[in-house]
Amino acid sequence: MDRNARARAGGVVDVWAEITGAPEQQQQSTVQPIYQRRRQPSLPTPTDSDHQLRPQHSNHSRVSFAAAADAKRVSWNRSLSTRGRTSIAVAPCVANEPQQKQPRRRGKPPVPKGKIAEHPNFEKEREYFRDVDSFELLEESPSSKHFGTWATGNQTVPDPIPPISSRLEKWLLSKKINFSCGPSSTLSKILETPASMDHIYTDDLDSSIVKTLEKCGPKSLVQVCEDISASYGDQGCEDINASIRKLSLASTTTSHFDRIDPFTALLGICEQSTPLQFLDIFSKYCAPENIAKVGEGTYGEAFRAGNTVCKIVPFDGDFPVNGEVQKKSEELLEEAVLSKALNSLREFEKNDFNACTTFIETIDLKVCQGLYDAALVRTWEKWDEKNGSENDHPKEFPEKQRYLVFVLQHGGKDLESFVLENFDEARSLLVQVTAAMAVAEAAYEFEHRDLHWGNILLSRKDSVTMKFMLEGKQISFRTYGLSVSIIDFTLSRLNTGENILFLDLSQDPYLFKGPKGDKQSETYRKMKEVTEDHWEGSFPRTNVLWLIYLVDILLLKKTYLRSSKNERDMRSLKKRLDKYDSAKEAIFDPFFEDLLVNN
Ligand SMILES: Nc1ncnc2c1ncn2[C@@H]1O[C@H](COP(=O)(O)OP(=O)(O)OP(=O)(O)O)[C@@H](O)[C@H]1O
Repeated sequence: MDRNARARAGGVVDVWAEITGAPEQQQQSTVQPIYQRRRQPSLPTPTDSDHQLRPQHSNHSRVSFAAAADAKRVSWNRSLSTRGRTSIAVAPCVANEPQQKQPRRRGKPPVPKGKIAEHPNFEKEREYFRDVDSFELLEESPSSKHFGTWATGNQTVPDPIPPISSRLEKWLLSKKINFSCGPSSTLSKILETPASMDHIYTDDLDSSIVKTLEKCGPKSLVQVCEDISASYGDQGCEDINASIRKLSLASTTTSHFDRIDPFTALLGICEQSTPLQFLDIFSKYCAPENIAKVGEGTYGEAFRAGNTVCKIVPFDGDFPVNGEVQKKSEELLEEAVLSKALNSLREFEKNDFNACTTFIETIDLKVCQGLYDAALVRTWEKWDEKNGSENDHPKEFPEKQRYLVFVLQHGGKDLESFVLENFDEARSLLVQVTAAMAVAEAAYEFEHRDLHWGNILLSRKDSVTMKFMLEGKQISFRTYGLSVSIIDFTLSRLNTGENILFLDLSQDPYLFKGPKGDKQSETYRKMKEVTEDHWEGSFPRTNVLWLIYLVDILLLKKTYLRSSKNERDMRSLKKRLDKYDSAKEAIFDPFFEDLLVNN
């Protein structure tokens, strides 16, 4: 039986076993631990009557969701501007702070000044849906076919441990599993970027750890962890067990592991010992006067520097930015791992099984600290004058502010503002997105979970075809000169083979309260139905939901040259998409057949 057939028949398909060539049984056990982006808070639910404030972890700035909901999330628009990551905990000081600007709607790119904002024409959409078959969701539930990835699905990590120790605990657990099953070090490979640890930020580390780190030389984060683990004795299962016991929640002693804070780990992943200044990074790509702001999001400011786009995301501060709680080191640590994993798909030479270049290339990741550079402020103000920024002025950042800079490939314009010329370009967009999602599903059980039109970038290139490697098979599609890049993996789910990175959207109920009939909010709601609010599980159907959303966008929101037959074809595609459970199935739809180029 082939993979797809097995999947359809309800069998567990272990991508990792196939990629690594290891037997399935062995591999399954390596995906047990959940690497949860945000720990389930044992906090009152929004319905709790007491609405009491309760500190979370040792971070006393966090309050209950209920309080957050009351104080902050007053409307769907407001919550849409907030990624689920940050929505479960809000600092009291944040809740009390006056909002400086009206935050943008989640995921929507800012509407440039001068550009007339198109109001959604719900009447037209309703009409459309009377004509076309309505978009009823099939009843879906996490079936046995997903069992392999559910692993410790119901496991909630009790509250009061520092995030990084739980990460390391999970790393140790996976290591322990690997001891009995042979090596499977996908995460290790992803993180195997040499980090110079000689002058690592050591404020929170005790001297023995510092010594261990100093001895390390250039090592990966995982290697560093291994060395620390080794400092307790042999690396046998016994010691790992002992280390895990040390990490036990019941333990009152602080283990060495607890001391490695996420910020240090983030520096490690960025191959840094200390934070840099902005110009240390930007000057690699262009002269300061040539830096130009190109876009903004709720969390990030995007600046063009040479051929790259540097997205600056402030983090760890205890005051809100753009009306939102700042991301934490641990959240960005995970986003960094996710970006690196998707980066690894780009290497066709190394990946003879699954590869594609559609996910935006992360060229570099760097931690910065300090005031916004004058050159950045200048271009920010220029952009503001022209487009009207919805973000806070970057001059407001204090000297101690930390930022993560994502140095990205320039991906072009987002689908919302890009002018498509004809139907060929529209279907080229669809096939590239579908194929990329299929590849990432196969490689990492990837689900984007937020593929709205602000997160698809488009540019025109000379190349006429785009190749993808899907489960060992190379496929190429006609592009009609269009090149697609997918960005923003904040809500994404990815299985590294050792850990599952995901965001617990059940902690962000307001995400699902968007206006009826709005395609984007309907899609979040449909995802919730599909996942039954268990976001750690593998539900590739969520990718299909975003494909359906994209078809709707292309039919309802974008204008380009198309015939009524083209529209009929697209509607038929939509009908068929409703029957698919994954992008891997969707990519074999007859709609894309014409675009397939024989290799
Ligand atoms: N690689 C890139 N190439 C070109 N433009 C980009 C790139 N990355 C980001 N941008 C621009 O910056 C904007 C904001 O980026 P992004 O969506 O990643 O930020 P964000 O803060 O995560 O946004 P959101 O509000 O969706 O959470 C994008 O809409 C796009 O216009």
